[in-house]
Amino acid sequence: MTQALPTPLSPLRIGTRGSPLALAQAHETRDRLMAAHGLPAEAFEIVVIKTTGDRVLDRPLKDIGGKGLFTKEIEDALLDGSIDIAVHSMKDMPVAQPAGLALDCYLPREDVRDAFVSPHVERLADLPQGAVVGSSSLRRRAQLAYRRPDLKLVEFRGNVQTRLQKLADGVAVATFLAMAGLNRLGRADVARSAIAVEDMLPAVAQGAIGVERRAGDARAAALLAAIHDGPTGLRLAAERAYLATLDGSCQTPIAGLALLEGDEIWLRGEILRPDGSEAIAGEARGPAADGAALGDDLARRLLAQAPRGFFDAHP
Ligand SMILES: NCc1[nH]cc(CCC(=O)O)c1CC(=O)O
Repeated sequence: MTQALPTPLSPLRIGTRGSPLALAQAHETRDRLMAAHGLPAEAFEIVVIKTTGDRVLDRPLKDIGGKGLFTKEIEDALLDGSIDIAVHSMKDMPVAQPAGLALDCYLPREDVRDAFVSPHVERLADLPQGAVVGSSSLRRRAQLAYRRPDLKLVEFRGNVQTRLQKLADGVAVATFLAMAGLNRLGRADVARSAIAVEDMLPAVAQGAIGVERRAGDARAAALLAAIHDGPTGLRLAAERAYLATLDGSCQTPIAGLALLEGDEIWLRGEILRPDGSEAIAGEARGPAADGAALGDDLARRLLAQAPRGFFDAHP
């Protein structure tokens, strides 16, 4: 590497949200950079940044609206130079980055599945008729309403501890979280079972961490190139192109998952009416190098089947 490595006097500043999951992801990124470059922990500084999504805790995220609820303030800090790299849950990342920023480093992807969390019920399929389940995720709510119209859905937000308390208080008999987050928090025990992707197709990019930087920062680019996971990058290229063509925002229930099979990519997608009254699913296969075209093509095929106003029917 031709650029000077970070040192305790000139550390690489890692920007992150302050939630326990975000901090775990920032530490994983730092640890991978330390190992890849033989650097001490003191060559890095973790800088916690509060985002709109962290500030507003009393309303469902979909009511706050807008893209980048968890990312804007962090990207602003990259652009103004107060941090050097930013660690993001790719599930929360808008499909396009602001001018001047680059996003081309992905850590190896975690478990992509959703976790079924319940004190008494073992699996999603075991939920009794009419059971009350908690979720504030538009995608999970629409998928549940579509497959299990008998269930009663209540809003559920908050960290793992808050949600477990709500379940203990009997507010709902089950809730849903990403397996990836639980695993990264060392709380795999919270998942009663993992839901097969055939039963609940995950959100685009679920389980993936991306590391963003200034486009012109050669030191950060060289440091990050060493920890980039190629297969995750290929899968996300397909999934994010699919999302971009669907114009996905927090307002639309969209699921999508790409798997690599040798040199081939297998992309599955599902879009739903917000009230779960209708779902349109499809898949695509092709060379992994053409993932972006594959994602765009699948999105167009799904959209072509969607009647006008498909995304408008709010429950
Ligand atoms: N929208 C919040 C969010 N963003 C990323 C994760 C989990 C970790 C991941 O998918 O990488 C979560 C929480 C959840 O869905 O349980």
